[in-house]
Amino acid sequence: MPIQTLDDLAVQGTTLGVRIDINSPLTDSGELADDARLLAHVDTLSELLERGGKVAILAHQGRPGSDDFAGLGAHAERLDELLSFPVSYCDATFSADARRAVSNLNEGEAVLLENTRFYSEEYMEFPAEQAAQTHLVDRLVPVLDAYVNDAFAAAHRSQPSLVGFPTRLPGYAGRVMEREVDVLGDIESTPRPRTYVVGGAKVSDSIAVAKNVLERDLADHVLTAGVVGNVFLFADGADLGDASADFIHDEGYWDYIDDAAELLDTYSDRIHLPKDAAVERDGERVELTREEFPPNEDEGAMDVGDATITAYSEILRDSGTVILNGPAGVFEDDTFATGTREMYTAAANAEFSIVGGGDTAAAIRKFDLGGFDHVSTGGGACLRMLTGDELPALQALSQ
Ligand SMILES: Nc1ncnc2c1ncn2[C@@H]1O[C@H](COP(=O)(O)OP(=O)(O)OP(=O)(O)O)[C@@H](O)[C@H]1O
Ligand SMILES: O=C(O)[C@H](O)COP(=O)(O)O
Repeated sequence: MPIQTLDDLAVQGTTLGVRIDINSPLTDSGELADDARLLAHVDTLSELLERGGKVAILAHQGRPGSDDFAGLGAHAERLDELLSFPVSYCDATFSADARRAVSNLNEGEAVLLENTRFYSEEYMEFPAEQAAQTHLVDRLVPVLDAYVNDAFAAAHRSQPSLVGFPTRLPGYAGRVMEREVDVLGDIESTPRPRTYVVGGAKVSDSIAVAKNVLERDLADHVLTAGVVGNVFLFADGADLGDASADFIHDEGYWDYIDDAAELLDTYSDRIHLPKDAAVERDGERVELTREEFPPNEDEGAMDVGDATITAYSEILRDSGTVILNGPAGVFEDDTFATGTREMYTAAANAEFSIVGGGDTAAAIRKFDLGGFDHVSTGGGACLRMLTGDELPALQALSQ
């Protein structure tokens, strides 16, 4: 069944449960360090409120046990500033207090309910039917008329607030969800040549994406960079030095060297490897070509160098479509930001460009880059969608 959107929803006077993803970096004092994910949902929330909805917002922040596992008070305050409609905060998610806060909403008012993950069931994965019977869903359903899911960035999780409601209430995709599905679900019709950039540090995800898009003939080029590029270099027999080898071992990425080598055997004509690497020597950035490897013992390969940037930029600029995930180096450190900045600039000049990932979006903001056709709100969800996997939250909406 096709997914229903806000165009199919009669909003006026209805009470809506709206799941968004505002999981954000926090400062040490618990303030929001970045509000990009909140900004992304402004259109959906404003539209629902403008059209006379009473909006109960559901969202998570962090994971149990992590430093950024926190309440949503700061998020509510910021949403209240961003929207021209009042957004209050309720420090409960589905208790009698929470249900009262939802029932007391007037048209054009929103309440942000507390972090869904404060409740253990929300951090478990269930089939939709079972998720529909969890306490969160069971207790909120009586005070809601319909459910809107706008949380694309969490759509790869089969958690109650993401998959449980649509079996009990009419379910709709919000505008963020709709746009992400439109763009990422239609990769096959984007212009060629099509170039995938797999950078960053999610080695297993990136290798899975590379394998999938090469096997399905979706990729004309796969450019490897970041830690992923380093793994491919080792897989190709390059000696990137002890520091990078130790890092790759310590992070558990060495297990993927064989997979990378297998891909190189089969698709050497389409997989591109870094031609050089930047290391820190006596406090300075020094670039070594592959012929000059290995770096000294304590010198990690932290960025791609000029030779790689030149070769990759040419491919990127000539691409019909670029799909980019992950930075080319440790962009947070200005000494190693060049590769990411230059490659992203070239990617933005392709005919059609899609970028996804939390750190990727942070790099785009850091370098103040524009010109991308689609900046996905999702990291893991974006990758899952690009490999053609079904996202549980989308499946739940289409039942
Ligand atoms: N050569 C390198 N050595 C060590 N770390 C690196 C290197 N290149 C990139 N990184 C690190 O990789 C991290 C980002 O990788 P990640 O795969 O998480 O990006 P992302 O896909 O944009 O984000 P996410 O999937 O988490 O939303 C950054 O913290 C960056 O410093
Ligand atoms: O930041 C994300 O990728 C989403 O909010 C999902 O968060 P999770 O990986 O903790 O489920």
